Amino acid sequence: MSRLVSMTDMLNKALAEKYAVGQFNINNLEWTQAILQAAQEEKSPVILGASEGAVKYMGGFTVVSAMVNALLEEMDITVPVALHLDHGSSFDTCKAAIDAGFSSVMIDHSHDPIEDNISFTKKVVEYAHSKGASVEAEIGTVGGEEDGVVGGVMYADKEECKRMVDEAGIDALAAALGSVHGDYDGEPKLGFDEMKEISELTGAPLVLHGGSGIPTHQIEKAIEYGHTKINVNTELQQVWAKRTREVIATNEKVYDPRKIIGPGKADITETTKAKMREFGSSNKA
Ligand SMILES: O=C(O)C[C@@H](O)[C@H](O)C(=O)COP(=O)(O)O
Ligand SMILES: [Zn+2]
Repeated sequence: MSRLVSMTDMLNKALAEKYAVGQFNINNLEWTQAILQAAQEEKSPVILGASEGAVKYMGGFTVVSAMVNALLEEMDITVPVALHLDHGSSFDTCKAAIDAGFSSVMIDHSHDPIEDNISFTKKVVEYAHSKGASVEAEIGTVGGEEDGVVGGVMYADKEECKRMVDEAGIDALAAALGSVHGDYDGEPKLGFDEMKEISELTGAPLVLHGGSGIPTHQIEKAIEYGHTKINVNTELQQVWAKRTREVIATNEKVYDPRKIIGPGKADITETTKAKMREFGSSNKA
């Protein structure tokens, strides 16, 4: 039996107690081990995010689900863990993830007209909720790169956010307000006034995409204004890549893959733990 849980209770608790749960994106076995270790050591709930690209890289939904469930057993993980499809592109993809054991999905029809975005999302919500899984939807456009495609920022409209929450019955709302996937060009400029309005109008747990590289004072304000889930991918990739480059540069005889890709695991764990403390989710499991 799976020990995975949906995001619903996790995020509602975070909203009530004013902290955020990190979604840390996984890319392979080492990433998953490193993030689960961080969550257990910090006694923090955690969301493992897997994009469609990462799922394909790892061998498919059933492989990812089996790997995560096996690690929960082998590593004796007792904190709440959700396995979440990140930026799901269609009902079929979300269904495949849920059928394979994912406990949560994001359906991202944010590039479509609002009527379509709501109706596609509603269909996913009906299926997901019948299986006990949670659903995140997006309004507006997060800047930067999304699974290889680069785009600009478009702010979420507050009335569309309200409609999405009320009509589709989602569990979490990603309202794009200036955040960017990947590196920021200078200090991030988030729309805090709009954020406050959307949080008060919808009452929904908000999700911050592009969580890497945002200074602590902005993270704290985003949490104050209703953010309960913060997505982090780039920073973990950067600390791992830095360590791996050092390993190769300082030992030209190394060829054992475990000695090349293994050392960066500790950096992923430490960075994840620091994020959990910053987001206030440590000791909330
Ligand atoms: O890049 C991915 O595949 C995942 C991201 O889209 C994730 O949803 C996210 O928002 C993380 O942002 P980042 O920390 O700026 O990479
Ligand atoms: Zn994202």
